[in-house]
Amino acid sequence: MSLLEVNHLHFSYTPEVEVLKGIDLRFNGETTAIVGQNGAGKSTFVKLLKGLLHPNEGEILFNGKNTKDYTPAQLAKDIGMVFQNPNDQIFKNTVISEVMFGPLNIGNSEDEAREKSIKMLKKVNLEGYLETNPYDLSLSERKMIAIASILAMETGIVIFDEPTMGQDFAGKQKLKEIIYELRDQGKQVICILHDMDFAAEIFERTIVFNQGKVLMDGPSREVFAQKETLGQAYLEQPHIAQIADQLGLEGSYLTDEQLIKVLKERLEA
Ligand SMILES: Nc1ncnc2c1ncn2[C@@H]1O[C@H](COP(=O)(O)OP(=O)(O)OP(=O)(O)O)[C@@H](O)[C@H]1O
Repeated sequence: MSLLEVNHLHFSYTPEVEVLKGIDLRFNGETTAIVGQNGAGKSTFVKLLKGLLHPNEGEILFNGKNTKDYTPAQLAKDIGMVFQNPNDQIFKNTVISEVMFGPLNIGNSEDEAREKSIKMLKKVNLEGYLETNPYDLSLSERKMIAIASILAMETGIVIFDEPTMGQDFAGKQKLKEIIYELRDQGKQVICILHDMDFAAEIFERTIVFNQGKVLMDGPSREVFAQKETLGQAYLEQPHIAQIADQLGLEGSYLTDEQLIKVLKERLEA
C-alpha cells in the first residue's frame, strides 16, 4: 500500500476546460519534485492532494483510505502544504502567533505549540522576530515564516509549492537543509519547482506535468537526461547537464560535484 495513491484523477474548475486529465501516481517516501510549464496543473494537483479541492473523477487514497472520507482537520494533521504565495497563507499580526496557529489548530497545547514554533523559527533564522508583524518583513522572509508554520505541525507529508521563488543563495541552501532533514526523518516531501537545477540536485524522483498529464516520472537522474522529452514540456535540462552536453560528455550529470569529478579525472589522465 502506498502512502499516497492517485488513481485516474480528473479535475476542472469550469466545465469547458479540463485541468487534470487522468493522473495516476503513487508516493512511497522518495523526495519528489514536480515540474512543468506554467498552467500545467501542478498547483491544482497538490491542492487536490491536500484536500483543498475535490476530484471530479478518480480518487486519492491516503494510507489506503479515500481522502474524501477524512475531514479537513484530520488531513491537516498528516498533510502540510506551504503555499506558493505566503500572502495567501499568513493572516496573523505577529510572527509567533502565525507559526503557532497550525500546531494549536491540530490540538497541540499552547506550550507545545510555542516550543515547536520557536524551534522552527530558529531553523529559518527568524527567531529574533517573534513579535514582529510578518508584513513588516520581506517576501522571502514571509516565505520562511510560511515554511516554519507548516514544519511546526510536524506532518508526515510536506508539500511545497515553489519554495525557491524569490530566495537567494542562502535561502536555497536553507531549503535544501530543510528538505534533507525531512527526508532523514522519513517524511514524504513533494515540491513544485521551476528551478531545474534545484530539482535535479536535491530530489530523488521527478515528475513532469504537461497539459494536465504526467509526461515523465522517474529517478531525477533519468528524467533530466531526456533533453528532447523535456523540450516537449518546454523545460530545459539543469545547467550542469547542459554544460556536460556541450562538452560532449556522455551520461547524466546533475550536480557540480559530478561534473567536476569527471573533468578532473580527464585532466589527470
Ligand atoms: N481558481 C481557478 N479557477 C479557474 N481556473 C483556474 C484556477 N486556478 C487555476 N486555474 C487554471 O488551471 C490551470 C492550471 O493551473 P495551475 O495553477 O494548477 O498550474 P501550475 O502548473 O501550477 O502553473 P504555475 O506554474 O503557473 O503555478 C491554468 O490554466 C489556470 O489558469
